Amino acid sequence: MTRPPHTPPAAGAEENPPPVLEVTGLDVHYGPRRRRRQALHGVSLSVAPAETVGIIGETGSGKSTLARAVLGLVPASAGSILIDGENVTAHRDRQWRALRRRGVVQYVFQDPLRSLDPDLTIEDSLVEPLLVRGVARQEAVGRARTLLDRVRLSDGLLTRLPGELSGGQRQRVAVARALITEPRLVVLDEPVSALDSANRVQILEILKELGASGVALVFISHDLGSVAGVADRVAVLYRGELVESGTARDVVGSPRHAYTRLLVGSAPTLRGARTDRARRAELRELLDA
Ligand SMILES: Nc1ncnc2c1ncn2[C@@H]1O[C@H](COP(=O)(O)OP(=O)(O)OP(=O)(O)O)[C@@H](O)[C@H]1O
Repeated sequence: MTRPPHTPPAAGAEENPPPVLEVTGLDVHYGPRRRRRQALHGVSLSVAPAETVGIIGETGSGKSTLARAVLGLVPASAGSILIDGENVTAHRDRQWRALRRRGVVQYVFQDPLRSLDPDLTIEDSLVEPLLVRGVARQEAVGRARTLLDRVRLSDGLLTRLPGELSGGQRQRVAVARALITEPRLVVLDEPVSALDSANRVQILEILKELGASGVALVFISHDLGSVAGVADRVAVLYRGELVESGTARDVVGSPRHAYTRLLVGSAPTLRGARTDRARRAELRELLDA
């Protein structure tokens, strides 16, 4: 069922606002029929307005597949995806383009060069999503300056090309570009993995501020330490299945699934939560059994 966006709650309905993202029983497969391989098994996830949900899991657990499915880049083979109340599960390319043009959902990838055109100045990259919506250039540039300030960059960078910026600066521009359309939802796939620790901390601080400002964030990372400081809730993907989810405090403080215990025990940035090598081997054995 497709709900119109921002539907007011019915009389007597719960006061909780409807989720910005609602994924239910999602399966995704890759490959042609005979070599078909399942990457996601019945994943269900809901993200409320202004909520930051972290998705963690090791390499190959299906994190990027979940991001791609939410962005319409891989099709669902079962289940449903609702964005801001709109059922996008069976959207065709044309409908996805329309949804993206409205700027409801945006993304930031690990490599900012994937979201920034190397031949466009930072100013042109930032204003382009607004110009295609009919916003006047002067107003769009004003908004670009405000957003650069929000990601702690000087507007002196507006005339530069992405190749003239450091990796950390580029990623902050990518975050600013994702925000320029005032999206309801931003999906960030490993946004800090390629950065050095100083830049990582800065981006994590910026993400934390964003979460507080009202946009819903899905923050994907293999590093529980990065996610735990930013996310309100954490969901753990293991071999394509969501095996555990809860508040960041609960997942880190009292992980229930053996895989989560392993992740918490091996997270280099979670002080005091480290598990010794023998215990980690034991947990691995349990998972392989
Ligand atoms: N385009 C594709 N074609 C076939 N199989 C794929 C494709 N993309 C991913 N897979 C497979 O789907 C599974 C999940 O991959 P995915 O990239 O979603 O994992 P991930 O958790 O994001 O891993 P990483 O952290 O390494 O990016 C893996 O087994 C992977 O090999």
